[in-house]
Amino acid sequence: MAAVSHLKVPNTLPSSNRRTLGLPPSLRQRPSVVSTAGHATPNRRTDVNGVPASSSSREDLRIGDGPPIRVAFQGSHGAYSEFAAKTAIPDCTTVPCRSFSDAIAAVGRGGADRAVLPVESTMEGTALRNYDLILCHDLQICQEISLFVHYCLLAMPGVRTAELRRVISHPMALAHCGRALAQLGLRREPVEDTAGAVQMLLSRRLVDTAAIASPRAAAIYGLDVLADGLQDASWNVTRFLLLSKPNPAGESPAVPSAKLKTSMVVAHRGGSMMILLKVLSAFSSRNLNLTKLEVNNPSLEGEGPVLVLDLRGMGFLRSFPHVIYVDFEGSTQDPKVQEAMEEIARFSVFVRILGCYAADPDVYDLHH
Ligand SMILES: O=C(O)C(=O)C[C@]1(C(=O)O)C=C[C@@H](O)C=C1
Repeated sequence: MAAVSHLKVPNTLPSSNRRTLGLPPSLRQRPSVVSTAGHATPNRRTDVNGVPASSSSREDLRIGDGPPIRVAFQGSHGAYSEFAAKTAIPDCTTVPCRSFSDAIAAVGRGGADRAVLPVESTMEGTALRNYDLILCHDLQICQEISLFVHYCLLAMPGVRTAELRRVISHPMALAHCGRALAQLGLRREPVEDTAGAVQMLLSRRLVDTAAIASPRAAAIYGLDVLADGLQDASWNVTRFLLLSKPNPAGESPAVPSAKLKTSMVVAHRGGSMMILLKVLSAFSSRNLNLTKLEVNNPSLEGEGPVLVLDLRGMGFLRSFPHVIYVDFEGSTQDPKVQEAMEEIARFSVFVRILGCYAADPDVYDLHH
């Protein structure tokens, strides 16, 4: 067992270490998320590159009157993660990084103000590695962004599909397009990110190779789009989290509390099922709505413990055999939430709040 998520997961897909359940049938409808194809949903305006022109629920564009907010992301310009950053903060400056760890480290050393990380996809479930990365750092989640991920087959100008032998992209993109790629009979080779694949085509002038990337990357680098909508599932949504250094005042964002969401991690050294039940009971008895509940038990995969930075006192890393990720609607200022947290704390568990942030309004709409 163990995950309840707000995102639909097609049941035909592999789920090695992903343990996400889908939406109840009543909610199985396409969410009105921003599409990376550049088609805006009715409540979001986008420019020609699919970048939102403005959005009332997004972060303020500047820190005071200062320079634009710098957002670190894994990949090259044109990656989906960069689009997520631009969706959250349209006027931000983006900082490309080699890895997710580098993006997080950039915030730690002041090279960026935020980092953006993909954490969940409707096709693959939770990216536990990225969640676990958050636990090791003194960063907080300040926003969530859900994007409809739309994949295209891109090639050098003038190249025809029949001339292709190979396709390169981020491993997730190759996995998401498995059926279409099998039909095309192309050899698949993973690279670090989708836009990086596009850059490789250009820099090496590869005419027997295609890249899977976004329509936005095609526009940025001037490549031809040979096929569109390559993803196996009819809809493919990735949830990204925006991370920042902790707000010193510990304040919740200024939006009505009904639209706030909190993420936390619960860890202890005993059996995970017992604690899972306690968490469920503490929230359900107070009518608090969970939007995610997921156990990460790496020992089941033959891996080591989960490291969690304990922010109390000087801050030190603690190791746990398993942790439970919990997202719920509401804020830590809410008395009912405080009661639930107190109840959970009575079972000598370690709890860390990962962030209290405005729920993505489109995903939020799915619940109501
Ligand atoms: O390679 C990119 O463009 C990314 O932003 C990374 C990433 C991922 O890691 O899941 C993001 C969304 C898509 O599902 C494919 C790749």
